[in-house]
Amino acid sequence: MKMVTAVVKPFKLDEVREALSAIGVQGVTVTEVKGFGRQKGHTELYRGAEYVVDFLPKVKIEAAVDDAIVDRVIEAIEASARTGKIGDGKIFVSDLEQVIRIRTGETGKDAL
Ligand SMILES: Nc1ncnc2c1ncn2[C@@H]1O[C@H](COP(=O)(O)OP(=O)(O)OP(=O)(O)O)[C@@H](O)[C@H]1O
Repeated sequence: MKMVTAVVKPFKLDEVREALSAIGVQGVTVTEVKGFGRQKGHTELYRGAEYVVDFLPKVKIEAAVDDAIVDRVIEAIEASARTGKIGDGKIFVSDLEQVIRIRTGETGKDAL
């Protein structure tokens, strides 16, 4: 299993969620975050206003997924979150050792 963590522009959240649902991702966790990438010190447009990049609002989407669909998950996030402008975000992929579904006690990919 992998934990896929994507940091994307907030207005792209709905599109990313729909793209993930369409390929069978069962659950996601979304957090409002702030961050910066390489454009530190430059400007970026957010909701029509230009910000000097300090910490910009982003959303972090975390999805625990089976290895079998991780490539599709990455492609779906890339395609749905991309605007082609700076600040489109990043996708981080890491190994996920275990998942436990609390209600049923299922573990591993059965618990996803
Ligand atoms: N190396 C990193 N480690 C942790 N979080 C990061 C890292 N790089 C980017 N992020 C997070 O992702 C968000 C979006 O990154 P951003 O798209 O601005 O990266 P970038 O490298 O500047 O790419 P781009 O050239 O497309 O703007 C940042 O606001 C930050 O929250």
